[in-house]
Amino acid sequence: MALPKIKNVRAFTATGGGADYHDQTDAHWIDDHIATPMSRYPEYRESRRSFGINVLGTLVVEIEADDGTIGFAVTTGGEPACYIVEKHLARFLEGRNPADYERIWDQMYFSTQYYGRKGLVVNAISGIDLALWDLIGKLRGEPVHQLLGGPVRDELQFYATGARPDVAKELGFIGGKMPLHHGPTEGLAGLHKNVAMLTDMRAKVGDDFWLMYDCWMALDVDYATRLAIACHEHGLKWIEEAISPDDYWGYAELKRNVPKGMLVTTGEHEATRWGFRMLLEMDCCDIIQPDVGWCGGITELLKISALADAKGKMVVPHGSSVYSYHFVITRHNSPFAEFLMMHPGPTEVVPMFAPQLLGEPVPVNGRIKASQLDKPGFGVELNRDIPLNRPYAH
Ligand SMILES: C[C@H](O)[C@H](O)CC(=O)C(=O)O
Ligand SMILES: [Mg+2]
Repeated sequence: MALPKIKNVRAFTATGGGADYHDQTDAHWIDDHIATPMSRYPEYRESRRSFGINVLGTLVVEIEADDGTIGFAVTTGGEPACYIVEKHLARFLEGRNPADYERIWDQMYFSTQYYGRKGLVVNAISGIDLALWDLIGKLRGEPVHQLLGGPVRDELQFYATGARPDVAKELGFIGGKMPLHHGPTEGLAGLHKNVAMLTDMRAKVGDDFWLMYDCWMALDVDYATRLAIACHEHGLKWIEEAISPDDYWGYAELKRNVPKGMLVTTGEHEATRWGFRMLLEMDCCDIIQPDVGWCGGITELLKISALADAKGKMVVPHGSSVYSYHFVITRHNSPFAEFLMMHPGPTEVVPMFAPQLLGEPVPVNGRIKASQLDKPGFGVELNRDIPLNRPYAH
């Protein structure tokens, strides 16, 4: 059945909500002395907002078809991404069949290759791609997971990311991933504090609950190796994003160095099949963690995931709520998912994209049933009560 053509692409910024790359309050766990590559400068150590983690903020993309149906998506990229969407990328969609997502993706990527390839530009491409899949689902009356081949299991199981894995355990999650607080410039004392935090949490959750450390690119291979060895006896399941995403050689070395049984994970700041091919072929990690809103969208995640599957590696996407859930439920090599705890405590489960999304499912007892995703597109609506700003038009 021919679908109505794409009439218009629009890009907006929105304030409020979001995660670590957005404005959060001082009391939020997600901005509390988390180790980062900028921690080497004492003046940028206490808060990630101090070095500008929140400067971009939200990008909302809407794609309207000739019959008035609107697909939309939310990711990060803010005003600069709006410019790229409106002034450059919209031309590859308007007047086209929304189901031609392969050609649209290819044209968006190769027309921006000279200034893009990763980061902001691929965020913008991802936002469009997700909005396109939402539109196709809405036009066909099918959930995105059905367009991807349908669920391979009845429910999603989640681990929780946040500062309170003990609470996550009570809430039914299968594990808890904590932010690392101290980087190499805080010396041996900082290393001991990192290990002590894990020891303390292990005492609270018992032996059988997964505990992981998210290092947000803050370490070097030597420090990460020492941390991994020191944390092994306290049952650290994986060490995440320990070093710079550009240091494929360092990741390969770290993977050789960590104690047997401990996993090395990374990829939330990697993009496209070519970036992930580097991680996979250089044997950098055990689990890749693409963010579907940053890696190129669903169209690209399909390719990344197939590469990983052929290598026997798991794909456990970074956060991103419904945009990940519709994918994870369709893939055997994505056996569980991440839930980013956006409650400041974090002592409660709250929707990750509130207040932007309406109808966003959240884990209950650490699970979401496949049937909860059975709505057209990604199954959520844009909250029209929040102010949307369209800085550029074309
Ligand atoms: C906790 C991490 O520093 C970051 O805010 C989130 C992240 O990397 C993840 O969920 O993974
Ligand atoms: Mg992470």
